[in-house]
Amino acid sequence: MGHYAQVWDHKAATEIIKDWNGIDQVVLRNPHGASAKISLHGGQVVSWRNDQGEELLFTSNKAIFKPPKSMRGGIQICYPQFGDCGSLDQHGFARNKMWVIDENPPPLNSNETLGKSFVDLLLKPSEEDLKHWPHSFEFRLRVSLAVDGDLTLISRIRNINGKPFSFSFAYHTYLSVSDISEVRIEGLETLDYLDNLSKKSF
Ligand SMILES: O=P(O)(O)OC[C@H]1O[C@@H](O)[C@H](O)[C@@H](O)[C@@H]1O
Repeated sequence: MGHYAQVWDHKAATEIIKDWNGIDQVVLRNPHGASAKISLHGGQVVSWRNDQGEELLFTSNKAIFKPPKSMRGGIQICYPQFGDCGSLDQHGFARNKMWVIDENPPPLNSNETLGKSFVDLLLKPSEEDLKHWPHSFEFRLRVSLAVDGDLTLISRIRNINGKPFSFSFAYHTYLSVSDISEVRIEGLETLDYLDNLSKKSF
């Protein structure tokens, strides 16, 4: 299978299609039939399928598929604010904006692309965004699908004018699970955290 990794042509494995609203989606494929679909609306991963064709991401049956609202499902990009911890609307504006494909992104570690299908997306603030959040930035998102079906997201946020700003950020990932009662989140034992469901801090 390593052979595939050497010769896999990531351009040929990438296709642009239109969604139900006429918005571009980038489809990534790997040699074994796994795929990922990324919408230019929000830079949101809306589908991730394994080589059996099974969907790994959840989409709510109450999701609204009409921009600028972001679809409730997949992997939303929350930026420059996560949740309601700030003056912006919940989870910030990046998930509601149109991103563009970045044909010439600044280089990443070359191992990052080896044998993978990937796309680079770019978000820059509009004049309107700058009125609500006056900080110049470029947000670059690389989404890549590996030969083994793993999905990787790499985010790079660049301050354009050198004036310091702070932000919060999250990949709001809706994973599809067969039995929610079997789900455990580990690794928080030593951290302080807010359980937003119970509104309690631990
Ligand atoms: O409804 P939104 O803005 O897409 O947010 C999705 C969810 O985001 C989570 O972070 C909140 O804890 C939930 O309460 C919320 O439902």
